[in-house]
Amino acid sequence: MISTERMAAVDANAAALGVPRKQLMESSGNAVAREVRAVADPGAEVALLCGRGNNGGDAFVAARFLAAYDATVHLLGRPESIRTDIARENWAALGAAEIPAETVTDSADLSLGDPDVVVDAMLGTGATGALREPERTAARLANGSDATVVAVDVPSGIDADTGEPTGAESDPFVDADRVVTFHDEKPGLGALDAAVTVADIGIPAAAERFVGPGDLLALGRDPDSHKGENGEVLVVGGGPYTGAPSLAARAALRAGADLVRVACPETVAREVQGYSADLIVRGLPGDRLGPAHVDRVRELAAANDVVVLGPGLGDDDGARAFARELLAAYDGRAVVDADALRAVPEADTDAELVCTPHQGELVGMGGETASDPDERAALVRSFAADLGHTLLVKGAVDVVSDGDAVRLNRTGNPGMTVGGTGDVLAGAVGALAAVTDPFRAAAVGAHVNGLAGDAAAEAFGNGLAATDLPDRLPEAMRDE
Ligand SMILES: NC(=O)C1=CN([C@@H]2O[C@H](COP(=O)(O)OP(=O)(O)OC[C@H]3O[C@@H](n4cnc5c(N)ncnc54)[C@H](O)[C@@H]3O)[C@@H](O)[C@H]2O)[C@@H](O)CC1
Ligand SMILES: [K+]
Repeated sequence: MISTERMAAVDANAAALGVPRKQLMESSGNAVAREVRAVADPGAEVALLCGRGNNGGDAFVAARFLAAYDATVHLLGRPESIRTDIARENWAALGAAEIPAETVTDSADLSLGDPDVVVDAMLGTGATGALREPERTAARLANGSDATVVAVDVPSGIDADTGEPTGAESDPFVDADRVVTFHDEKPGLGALDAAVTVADIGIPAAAERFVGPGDLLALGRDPDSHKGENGEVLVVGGGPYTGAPSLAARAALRAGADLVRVACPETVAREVQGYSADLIVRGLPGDRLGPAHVDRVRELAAANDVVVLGPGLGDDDGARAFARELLAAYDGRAVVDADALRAVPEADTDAELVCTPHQGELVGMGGETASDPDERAALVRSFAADLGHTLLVKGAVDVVSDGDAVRLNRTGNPGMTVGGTGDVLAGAVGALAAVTDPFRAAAVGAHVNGLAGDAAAEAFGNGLAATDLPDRLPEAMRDE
């Protein structure tokens, strides 16, 4: 089962793996033709009702595979209004091949004749609202005909995610006999009174298994948003290590958070402030965080969307008790890294956590690891389920799981074993967790952190430092 949103991500990931959408369209069209062959013998009359999006494009391709049939393409709208390059190219290919095609701009001119099969390729997953003309009339004609109606991907006027009409209940939608949908079952199709075929269109499994550029889609900011709506992050850490909270905070800013605050021992505060004037720093008494600071930090945490707990905290008893008690008292969202990780299994917390251990820290938390990648992924998944939190286990290939889904990340390079890159990752995931769910925040965070590291390695080779990463995050996060 795959949602429309996830499908769009996987499609973009496939393109990044070298399988562009035009190729997928070719496979989709081929699958549609296969479905037609399954319901009608050669020579049968086939009317292909095509919209101006990629759903219509699938049927332009299908027409090329139906040479043995009496097939006619009906384009609903003007050729100039075809929305995408790949659909337009396939439309042009019909003309060049002299395959019968007509354009319908006025619904009054639409006549289907008496076809044996109607292919509904008017609207797919890009439909919004009630069917407009001429699609509206075309849907009525299709429903009123004696033909077998084969819908491409989803019946036009139906929402693939819900199975409900995209318009009001009184608005028409295509009442399909069969649906040929692509790659995977869609959540809404099961409820329909139609036979559903899932066609493999050649999307590699890796497009779902690995994080890719598609996972970044729809993370963009709403242009009307106000200060604070894109996330406020509190970084809690510092003590024996003074640079770590700065790195995490800087990364959170560069990963898109609007406001980043740092709560750290006062001995660390000046250094953090010196690192960036963009940070709001709260120095707490002493040179280590401990149980005495829990109440104050909890208060500060309440004013933020996400807490990043752990960078530079240290592993003395006081710091450990601090992490445990803070987690017990906190019920928001947090990214937990470094020395705070050991507190997670001990703490009885209602918080929603993303834990970012490397293999050693994973073992320290009570988790297991394996050298076989599949086995390792399965172990991470079951440990995440036991913990009830999302895990991002760092390695040559990062493994992300919320206890249910698993995603792997391949970006990054050996140069990133230098100290501090984990702090950058934690900060980036923190910023992302303010605008999306923890699992996606972890997956995307790992991906863009790795890309930033790859860009830094290109500039500095083996000399790359963690401080080179944060400013490279925005470029890594561009989703086009
Ligand atoms: N991986 C994928 O996602 C793939 C998708 N493919 C096809 O692409 C389809 C999605 O393509 P698009 O995103 O272009 O979307 P559609 O083909 O559904 O078309 C959307 C366009 O239709 C028009 N429209 C929207 N709502 C309307 C309404 N209520 N009445 C009349 N016109 C309306 C708008 O101009 C909009 O741009 C899928 O359903 C599938 O058939 C395949 O080609 C291959 C792979
Ligand atoms: K359709």
